[in-house]
Amino acid sequence: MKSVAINGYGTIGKRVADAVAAQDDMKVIGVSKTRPNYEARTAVEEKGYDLYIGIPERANQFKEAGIEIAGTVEDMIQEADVVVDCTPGTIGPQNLEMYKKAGVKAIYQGGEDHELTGLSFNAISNYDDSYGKDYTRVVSCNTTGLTRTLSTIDPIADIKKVRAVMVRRGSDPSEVKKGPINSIVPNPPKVPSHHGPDVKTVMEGIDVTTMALLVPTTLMHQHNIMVEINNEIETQEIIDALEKRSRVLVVDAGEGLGSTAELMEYAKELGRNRNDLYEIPVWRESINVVGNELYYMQAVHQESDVVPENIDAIRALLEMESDNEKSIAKTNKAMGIL
Ligand SMILES: NC(=O)C1=CN([C@@H]2O[C@H](COP(=O)(O)OP(=O)(O)OC[C@H]3O[C@@H](n4cnc5c(N)ncnc54)[C@H](OP(=O)(O)O)[C@@H]3O)[C@@H](O)[C@H]2O)C=CC1
Ligand SMILES: O=C(OP(=O)(O)O)[C@H](O)COP(=O)(O)O
Repeated sequence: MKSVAINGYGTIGKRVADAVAAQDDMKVIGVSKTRPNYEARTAVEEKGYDLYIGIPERANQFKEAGIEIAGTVEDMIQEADVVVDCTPGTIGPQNLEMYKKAGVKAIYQGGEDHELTGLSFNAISNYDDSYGKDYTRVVSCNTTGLTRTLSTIDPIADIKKVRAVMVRRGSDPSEVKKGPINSIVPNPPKVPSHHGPDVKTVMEGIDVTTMALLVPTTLMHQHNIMVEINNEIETQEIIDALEKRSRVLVVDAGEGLGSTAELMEYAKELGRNRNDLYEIPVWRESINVVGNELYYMQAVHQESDVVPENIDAIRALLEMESDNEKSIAKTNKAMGIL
């Protein structure tokens, strides 16, 4: 049973903590917060996690709020086999020295640059690269979505190049201070966005360029993907491959799943923890091979698609399972992923 510390208990961290707790070969030894808010209270009182604080000077604030703390983040990582760093991108790099000093392995998130660890992770495309390593980075939610479908398509279609337009949600549902609320914002205004270069960190040699827009929605991201392929292939073969791939869902717009709103409603029907949709839904009607070009559209539940990837990254770093498909299957089973 491996011991996992979760540094940063926000959108991603709290989901990773619950996903770790759902596995039978690893356990949560602590989670961290800097503010004594409702998330800190529920972590302790509802979930039963030991809570550590990222800013030791704030111990009194937690005491005054009546929220029990077990120590500081430095204390937490002493006991850990691996830390999953889910702090905001600005904090992650300064934590690396602390992890090195403590001799603990660490997994970062996609808000960090690839250069921080020199290694990035996706369970389907490059699990082996992180096997036994000290540090890796699970690529961002959009990059994970692109990589899952492209690495399923590449073996049968032989991808020549990819061009994709990413429609990014303006903020997560709980974020009250972010927008846009009435505009479409090229984000970043330069091309490419970070997603294309990021896919290259987990799919060696792929030619992929992306551009991205922010829109006023909080539910999901959405991708419009154009792929030039070398192999002659039928649309149905692409559909069959995507249907076989776990963590990818071919969905029918015609069955009432034609929007991100309906997809999120579907996740509620599935009865998932926090109504999460870990799989990448691809609209069946959008999948179309025309000559040497493949087109498709997909969505990404930004709050949850990277969560199972973090579990597989833990197994890779700690050499708990050498076969990526076995780790994926184990994670999926524990989390009820299709
Ligand atoms: N949200 C998303 O859609 C996705 C995010 N990511 C990436 O995941 C990472 C985390 O993002 P997200 O979960 O959204 O961020 P959140 O802001 O939701 O959560 C960040 C957490 O880090 C804690 N924290 C802040 N400062 C410190 C510190 N100095 N020491 C320890 N903990 C600290 C916060 O605690 P407190 O609130 O108490 O200050 C909070 O619990 C980023 O790299 C992001 O890019 C990846 C995929 C999707
Ligand atoms: O990883 C994400 O998006 P990304 O893949 O576009 O970087 C998350 O949705 C975080 O995005 P944010 O940087 O807008 O909070």
